[in-house]
Amino acid sequence: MSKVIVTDHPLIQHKLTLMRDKNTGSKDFRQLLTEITMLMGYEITRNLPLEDAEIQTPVVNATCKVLQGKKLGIVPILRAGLGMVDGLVNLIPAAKIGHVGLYRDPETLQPVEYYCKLPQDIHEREMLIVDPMLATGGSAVAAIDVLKKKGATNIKLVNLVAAPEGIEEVKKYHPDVDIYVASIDEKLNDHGYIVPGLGDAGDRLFGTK
Ligand SMILES: O=P(O)(O)OC[C@H]1O[C@H](OP(=O)(O)OP(=O)(O)O)[C@H](O)[C@@H]1O
Ligand SMILES: O=c1cc[nH]c(=O)[nH]1
Ligand SMILES: [Mg+2]
Repeated sequence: MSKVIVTDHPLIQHKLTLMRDKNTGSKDFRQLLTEITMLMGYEITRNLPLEDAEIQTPVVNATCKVLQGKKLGIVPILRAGLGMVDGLVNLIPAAKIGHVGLYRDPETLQPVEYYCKLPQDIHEREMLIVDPMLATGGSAVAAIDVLKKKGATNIKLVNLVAAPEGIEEVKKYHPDVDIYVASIDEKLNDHGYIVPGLGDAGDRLFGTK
């Protein structure tokens, strides 16, 4: 069954509150999302495998730890997921970046796919799907479906804010996928928006309506 890891460090909670505030403009919203994603990255990468390396410090020869060089991939769900790429790439500069384009039909709330470009060696990589909002879960389930069809077997989902309904949907269809989230909010409203949430993440990131 999917594990749900809530990364609720005080710095993350403080920055998320600033993002939720409707008076926060696009420039600060983008910056805060990058900062929070970096902080979440600390937890997401906690179990990366290490190996020994022989080095010389200025004092002695020493056996120290380095990353084994596990292959990672980052896949933002367009558009809003783009806001979570820089924070992770700052930590994992060698990661490959794929893109899955999905928008949620405002009437049916069903995800509509319009773009897909993924690393060819996706089956060898740990793939991190990023999207600030997990609402009904339809977009996340569809994105995971796409990656699995292309051969991915090791997938984590990274969201900023999730509704309980979205978490249940991912667990139901993809119980092998762990979910990292900064906050589990109260519920969805009648229009499928997360409450209290932060509004439309894509519009706030990019300054569109
Ligand atoms: O869990 P769901 O109910 O599927 O909703 C979540 C999706 O909705 C938002 O994208 P949106 O459709 O607004 O597209 P955008 O990123 O282009 O704004 C958000 O970024 C998620 O991808
Ligand atoms: O609250 C929500 C739900 C879906 N998409 C968003 O951007 N915000
Ligand atoms: Mg949007």
